[in-house]
Amino acid sequence: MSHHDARYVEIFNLIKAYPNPYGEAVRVVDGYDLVMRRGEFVSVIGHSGCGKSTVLTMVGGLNEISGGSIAVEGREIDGPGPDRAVVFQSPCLLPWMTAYDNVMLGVRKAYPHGTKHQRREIVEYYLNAVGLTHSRDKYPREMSGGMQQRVGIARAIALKPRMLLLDEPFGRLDSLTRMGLQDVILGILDRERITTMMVTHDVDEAIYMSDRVCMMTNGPKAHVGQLLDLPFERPRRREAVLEHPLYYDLRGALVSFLEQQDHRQEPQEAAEDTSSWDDTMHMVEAMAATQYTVPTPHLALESSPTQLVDAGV
Ligand SMILES: Nc1ncnc2c1ncn2[C@@H]1O[C@H](COP(=O)(O)OP(=O)(O)OP(=O)(O)O)[C@@H](O)[C@H]1O
Repeated sequence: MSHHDARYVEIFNLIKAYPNPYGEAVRVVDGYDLVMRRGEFVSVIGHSGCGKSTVLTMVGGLNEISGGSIAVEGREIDGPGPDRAVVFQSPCLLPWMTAYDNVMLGVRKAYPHGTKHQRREIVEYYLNAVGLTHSRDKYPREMSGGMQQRVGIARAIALKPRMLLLDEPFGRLDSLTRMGLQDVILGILDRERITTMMVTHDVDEAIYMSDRVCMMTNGPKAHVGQLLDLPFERPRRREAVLEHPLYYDLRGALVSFLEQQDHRQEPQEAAEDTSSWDDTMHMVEAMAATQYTVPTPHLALESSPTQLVDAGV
């Protein structure tokens, strides 16, 4: 493996500061470091509001960084680009276009010089990869949430990105659809070897899909708390992972990290000056004006970590 492949993605001392209700910059993410090798799949897990999406959108170039650096294949990123495809919880399809045309959008971008025939073949290839060959002429409103997400995934992969960035891509889906789509993505990645970063709340999903899990500390000033290596072979088989002798130890390590974060002393930030009534009112007005969401780093995980086990898989 060349030096570039071993350090394909380099995130160094990444910082993101958002303004608080007083207009002061508060570091939500501070000192986030991560190196990914080419083709690696890293899941980012942590409590709600710790800054997972913030990190992912910064890697996607959709969210400006406040400090530090992100480099892909030795080049520092500067804004969004087709080399980093992002899939969000909701797929953002164009409602007046069929599944086929939505995927064609990606293909046109990735293969500007391809012939019509070549492009058509590529769209068909990716629709087939996500199991939508027979729904190619459906409009988003005619498709279920899971089908729409498949189109979103096909469009993202059709861009031939260096990196795939997944922000809770299965968050809105029932657990069976979710498992089906996990396998769709893993199947594509086995063929394409795209370096992938995925934000998830689901411990079992992280273990099943990833090569490593990056556990983030609670914010503010969130960073990488621990990294967990997963020993499972690829292609992955769900039963083999669940029956692996280390599965419950690895799962236990993730859950206990998250529990530790629950009990961690909350850092004293910004909340010191609210003793007088005027200041409190000032804060309430500022919050109303900016629609500021109060950080909620100590909320419990949104989805049950035992989801896959409960589903009897
Ligand atoms: N544009 C913004 N302006 C101010 N604060 C923000 C903004 N975007 C996010 N935040 C705050 O930054 C923190 C991190 O948000 P982020 O969405 O990255 O967390 P997350 O870990 O992805 O959360 P979740 O798991 O709930 O999706 C939160 O406290 C959030 O309120």
